[in-house]
Amino acid sequence: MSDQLVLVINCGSSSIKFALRSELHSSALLSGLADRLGSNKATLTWQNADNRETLALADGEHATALAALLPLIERHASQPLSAVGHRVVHGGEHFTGAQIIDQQVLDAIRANAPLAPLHNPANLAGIEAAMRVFRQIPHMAIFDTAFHQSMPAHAYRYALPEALYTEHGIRRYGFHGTSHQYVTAQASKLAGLQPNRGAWLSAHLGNGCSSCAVLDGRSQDTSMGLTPLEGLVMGTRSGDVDPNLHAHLARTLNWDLPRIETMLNRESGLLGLSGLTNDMRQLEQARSEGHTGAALAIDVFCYRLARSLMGLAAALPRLDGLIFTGGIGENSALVRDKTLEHMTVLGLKLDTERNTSAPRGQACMINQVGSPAIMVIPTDEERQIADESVALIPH
Ligand SMILES: Nc1ncnc2c1ncn2[C@@H]1O[C@H](COP(=O)(O)OP(=O)(O)O)[C@@H](O)[C@H]1O
Ligand SMILES: CC(=O)OP(=O)(O)O
Ligand SMILES: [Mg+2]
Repeated sequence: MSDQLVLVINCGSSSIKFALRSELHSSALLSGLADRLGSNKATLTWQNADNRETLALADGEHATALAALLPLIERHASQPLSAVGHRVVHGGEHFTGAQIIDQQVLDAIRANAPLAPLHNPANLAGIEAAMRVFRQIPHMAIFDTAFHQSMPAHAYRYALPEALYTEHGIRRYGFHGTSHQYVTAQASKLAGLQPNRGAWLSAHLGNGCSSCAVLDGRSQDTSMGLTPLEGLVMGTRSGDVDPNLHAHLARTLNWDLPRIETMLNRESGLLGLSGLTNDMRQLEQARSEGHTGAALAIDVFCYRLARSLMGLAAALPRLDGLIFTGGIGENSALVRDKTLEHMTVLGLKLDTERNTSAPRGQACMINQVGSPAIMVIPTDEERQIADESVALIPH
């Protein structure tokens, strides 16, 4: 069996997450994070099974961070790289699957940048820098939106004048598709079903959060929309608000659009509600010490998550199970417990003991007997990206 080495890159505006994956190994050979890019304090942290190291970078350029990866890869790989797989957040309606990156794909990613202003420009900068550093091998784009292109029109259309859709692409796209696809495929395995079978609700709860209804491996509906701001309460993003809020703030407080966008994307969510932090671990700690803002932030987060998941149940013919994933979903027994308190109508019954003792980093079931499955499944977007990249390598 031939082995293919793939470098997976998830390039954000101030960080680059990366993983070196081989088909023959279930975990990454090397993974890490270049952090604080854009500042003069940029660092590159990498780890493998035996070591962990942090290096200072000469400057805060994305290209410098990527160039620093080259010697690391040479040291950890027994053979040359076969491909680089890039996470790209917004692929619009152009892409229903992964693509080998060429000029047309780059142009399309650029064209979609206004729809994901926090993500696409950084993804694009990462791709261009990586293409200069890793020259001789194919680069692939794996889109957050692609998995959701299976949504029916009644799920993806907004009730707005038709021309806004037909002429301007205003519709719901959905994000985190790589994660929802990966964890629902794992759920089928864990439940002992045929590959990709099952009717699932999936809650991806990281810094960005989204929920998704998946039937037999196809996304039916999801909480994020035109941009990754719609839907759930997130770390610093508001999720759903009254669509008239913009006009109201403009009229009453004289706020301009950049001010409103910054508030909704960076100052809201868990951070805005708590007045403290966007970090769920810290919020749980503060709540246990009696911080009322932290308690409220967690309450709103969980209630709104439950409401979203129950709404998404409308997209499914039955429910085989609910999946929690992402840093919060995988690790916060409190969030899972408080969310499920609001979901008894769906017959979901949590086993409290299993919930609190769920093993870290391992898929498990935490429901009582007789309840639809409730699962904790570690997501692995890098692995999904590597697998989709390998499938595209020209022979
Ligand atoms: N043990 C834990 N308990 C509660 N929350 C946790 C725990 N570990 C991580 N988290 C939360 O997970 C969130 C980050 O999720 P993650 O999936 O790593 O983010 P990203 O979207 O950047 O990949 C943070 O809010 C963090 O506090
Ligand atoms: C689309 C999105 O919200 O991504 P992230 O969770 O990485 O911010
Ligand atoms: Mg993550």
